[in-house]
Amino acid sequence: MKREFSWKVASNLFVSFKYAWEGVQYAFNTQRNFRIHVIIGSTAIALGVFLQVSLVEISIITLTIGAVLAMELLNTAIESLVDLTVEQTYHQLAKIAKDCAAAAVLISSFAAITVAGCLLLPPLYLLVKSFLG
Ligand SMILES: Nc1ncnc2c1ncn2[C@@H]1O[C@H](COP(=O)(O)OP(=O)(O)OP(=O)(O)O)[C@@H](O)[C@H]1O
Repeated sequence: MKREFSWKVASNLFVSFKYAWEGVQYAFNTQRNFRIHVIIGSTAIALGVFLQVSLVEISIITLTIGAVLAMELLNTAIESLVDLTVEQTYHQLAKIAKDCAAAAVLISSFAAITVAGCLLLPPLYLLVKSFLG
């Protein structure tokens, strides 16, 4: 269906993917928190592989990290929309939108840290214990 109000509509799936990747690149280049989450998330998955946790556990960790990164991207999208709408003027609703978007990132981060801690700390503890004799 043609969307009349869009300046441009992606012509096919490949073009849609290209624009989505541009979104990831924008977030990575401009959002420090997004970069931090990419680094922590990659480290957690690498640690899971190193500790040989099960594939189901790796999947759960990956899912929670994916949720955090997706929340970061939505947070960036909402920030941009708010700035587009109110520019540099103060508005109580702009504050609510930005604060709630940031809170979504925070809550998903806490959940991801809890999941990674529950799944990675016990095998890490056993590994360290076996090293120390
Ligand atoms: N136009 C506005 N009106 C009211 N409050 C605003 C407005 N713009 C920003 N704020 C307040 O300032 C805070 C920081 O705004 P900013 O645009 O840096 O978002 P942020 O969530 O901190 O960004 P980031 O996720 O990149 O750290 C917001 O959470 C909000 O409380």
